[in-house]
Amino acid sequence: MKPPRDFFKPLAIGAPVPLTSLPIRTERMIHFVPPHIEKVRAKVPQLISQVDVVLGNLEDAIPADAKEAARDGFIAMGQENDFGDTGLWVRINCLNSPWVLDDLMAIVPALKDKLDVIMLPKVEGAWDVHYLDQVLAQLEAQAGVSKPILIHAILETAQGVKNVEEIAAASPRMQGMSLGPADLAASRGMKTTRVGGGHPGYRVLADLEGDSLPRPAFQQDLWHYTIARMVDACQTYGLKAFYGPFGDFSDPEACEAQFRNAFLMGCAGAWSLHPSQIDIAKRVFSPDAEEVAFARKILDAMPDGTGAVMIDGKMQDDATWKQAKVIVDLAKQVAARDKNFSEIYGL
Ligand SMILES: CC(C)(COP(=O)(O)OP(=O)(O)OC[C@H]1O[C@@H](n2cnc3c(N)ncnc32)[C@H](O)[C@@H]1OP(=O)(O)O)[C@@H](O)C(=O)NCCC(=O)NCCSC(=O)C[C@H](O)C(=O)O
Ligand SMILES: [Mg+2]
Repeated sequence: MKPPRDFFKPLAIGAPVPLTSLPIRTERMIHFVPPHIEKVRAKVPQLISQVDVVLGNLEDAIPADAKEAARDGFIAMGQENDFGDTGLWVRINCLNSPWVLDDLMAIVPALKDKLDVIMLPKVEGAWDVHYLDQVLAQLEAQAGVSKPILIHAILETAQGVKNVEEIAAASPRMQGMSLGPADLAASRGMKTTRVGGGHPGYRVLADLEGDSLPRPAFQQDLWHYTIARMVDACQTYGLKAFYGPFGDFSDPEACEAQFRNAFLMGCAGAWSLHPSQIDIAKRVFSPDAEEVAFARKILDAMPDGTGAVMIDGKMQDDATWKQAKVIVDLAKQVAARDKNFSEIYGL
């Protein structure tokens, strides 16, 4: 189905022309910074070289009486630093909040082309994206912004999941989506207070054999369905899917397992909420060195990507060539940003 004729037209006179495809960027982790905390904000200069995206958080986790301080702190950190090819994102307050209009009116003219992406919380449907799309076009035109500010939706309500495809298709500004497990659990009435990961009560039992007790039990993944829906919607419209927060900082192993589930299901990255989670995201969302080496063998053996060959006893064809290309393209991006990986991959 073709997009409407005016889908790629600016929504305001003087606003930048929308993109027809996403810029190629490495975004293994979206690192959350609470901009109202001076001590953490002071770490942004060193964070820029450590992470792929720095996000100033203005929404949940910022106390109501610190919303202005967080907004002003974010503008300051955006103006005071050169982010190079590290992304600068902001999570604005949700659209029904008393703060969001001031967030947008202050941030867009203050940061202009420095701001890459606005993360929009609690997106319920395409109408939320349409609203932000229009307001941003007006503010961009007024401020003389030359590149369109992109939108990243958080998938964290039951209605948002029901509408995930239309959200993905809603605007040429759409950069991607993140799963927000905390708000989604609340919105669905799920009986967990955890932020991501599994739950000991969500499991299946092996058949009873004789009277051997206890029966083996296997924990299941609470987020599999939602991540799959999000990945399918994002990939259909050329967006990137991300896993969101993992709240238990004291359990890096479970954080890594949750990130890896998301990686294997097609997510490009995850949120890091604490310095200890940055390396976990790097480890998981940078392609595995052996996978990259094998993928390069496939591309070398099938230069034009067609036909079938046997490599190390496994059949490779047009489909696996495409999978190999995804892995090698990602590895090249990571290697360009990360010297360690350039040596590991030999790229
Ligand atoms: C949660 C925190 C407030 C914890 O901070 P703190 O108590 O300072 O932790 P530590 O003592 O372990 O800190 C050690 C040092 O690391 C620095 N630090 C801490 N956090 C960060 C950070 N995010 N970036 C950079 N540096 C950080 C401390 O300053 C210490 O430094 P030093 O003293 O010099 O050693 C804090 O981690 C924090 O605020 N993290 C972000 C939390 C957040 O953004 N939460 C919201 C996102 S999740 C969500 O909203 C749910 C989602 O929407 C959904 O619905 O699922
Ligand atoms: Mg949330």
